[in-house]
Amino acid sequence: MTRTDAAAPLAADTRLRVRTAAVDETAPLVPRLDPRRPLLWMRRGEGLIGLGEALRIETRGPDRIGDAARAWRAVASTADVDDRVGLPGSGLVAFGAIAFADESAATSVLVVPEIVLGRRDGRAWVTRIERIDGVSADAPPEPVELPAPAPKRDVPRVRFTPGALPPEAYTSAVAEAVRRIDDGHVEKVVLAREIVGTLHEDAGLRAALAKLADDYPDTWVFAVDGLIGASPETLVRVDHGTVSARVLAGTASRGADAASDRERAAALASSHKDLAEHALAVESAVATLAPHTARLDASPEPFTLQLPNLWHLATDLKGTLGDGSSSLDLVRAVHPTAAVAGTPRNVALAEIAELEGFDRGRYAGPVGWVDADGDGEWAIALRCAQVEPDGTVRAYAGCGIVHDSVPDDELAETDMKFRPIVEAFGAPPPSPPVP
Ligand SMILES: C=C(O[C@@H]1C=C(C(=O)O)C=C[C@H]1O)C(=O)O
Repeated sequence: MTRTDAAAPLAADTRLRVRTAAVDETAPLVPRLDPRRPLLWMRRGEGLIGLGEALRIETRGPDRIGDAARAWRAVASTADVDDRVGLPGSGLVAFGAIAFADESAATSVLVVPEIVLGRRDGRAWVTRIERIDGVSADAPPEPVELPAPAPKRDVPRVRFTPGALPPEAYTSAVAEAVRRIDDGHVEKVVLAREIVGTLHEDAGLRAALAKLADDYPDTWVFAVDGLIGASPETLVRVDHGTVSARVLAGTASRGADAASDRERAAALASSHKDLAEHALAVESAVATLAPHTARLDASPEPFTLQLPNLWHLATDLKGTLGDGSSSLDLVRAVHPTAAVAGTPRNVALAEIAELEGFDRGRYAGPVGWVDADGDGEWAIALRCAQVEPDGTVRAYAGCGIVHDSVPDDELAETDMKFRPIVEAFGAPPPSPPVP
């Protein structure tokens, strides 16, 4: 395993040999994850798992994404790649998780596994990645042996208690944000809070990820360097010159029966508060992507996206790349969107630092993967937790605060957003909402 960061560039002889071949594999991906250091990117049963670690790039500071993009370009440009599959995610890939804030103490990482097992459009492949620094590239690659799927087991039990910004402090921070919005300082600020627990069991992460994937199949279920979650929000995807994204902002609870559920979705779709909050998030994504795209279209009206725990207002963006940017270059351009920071961006970031007062780590940062050509899929790390090596689990959830925000409603919304993670760690589902 190699660690590198922008201050210490990769050794000149760091070279990767990458071999991808199709395999006949139909078993689910999650049971093959490394329970201690899972690497996962999955939606609707398809995606990538990574085993082992061939190379790690670590960056930090204001240009952590640019530094990672440059280091990745250098690694990719010297790699010896033989990819017999040619699907998104085959060939050389790195899994990435990036800190939210410039001043965060959390490292941003790109991790290149030794083995990738991938599945897409019903096809499966295995990629073997080896370091051949100073070694003859003619030496035969080592054969790949996939670990046997682990039997299903119960999710680990983690008891969460309030962490940074406990409920009363959170509602006060929301009230203060509304005052500052009314003063005209800022239009929208996204404020989050933290809950903390301890994971005692070693194999628990695989079971927690299996539950996230079972319960939230339409989200991006991810695990990168201890950051695990199930995000519904696609920050940006690049695939052979096409660009897409899904912007979310505006949230409502699910109803207890079909009629009240429909009513809540309809109320969300016509709520001035949520539509205003949503429009700011779409504007920020469009404005930051547009300079890099030849064309960029947004779905004309926001639509309501149904998730098991809530409704969101959603807008899909689709376009074509105009300047040869990699997915990491686009991540650098769009992060942080108004969906997780606010408007104007820099004022909102200063308000977050002051009113939240804790380090978000990689929560609300980009998480995803990038390939040798720069193509990749990145989500915003939401509905997630960072699991530290000592078993500490920190989960985060936040809400966009605008002029009409009501502190207790926003607190209730964070509880809905914590649900995927607290249930993946063994909490019983909440009682159904009152119709
Ligand atoms: C900030 C979070 O979610 C974001 C905020 C939303 C909102 O305020 O309505 C909706 C989706 C996300 O863009 C979170 O889940 O922690």
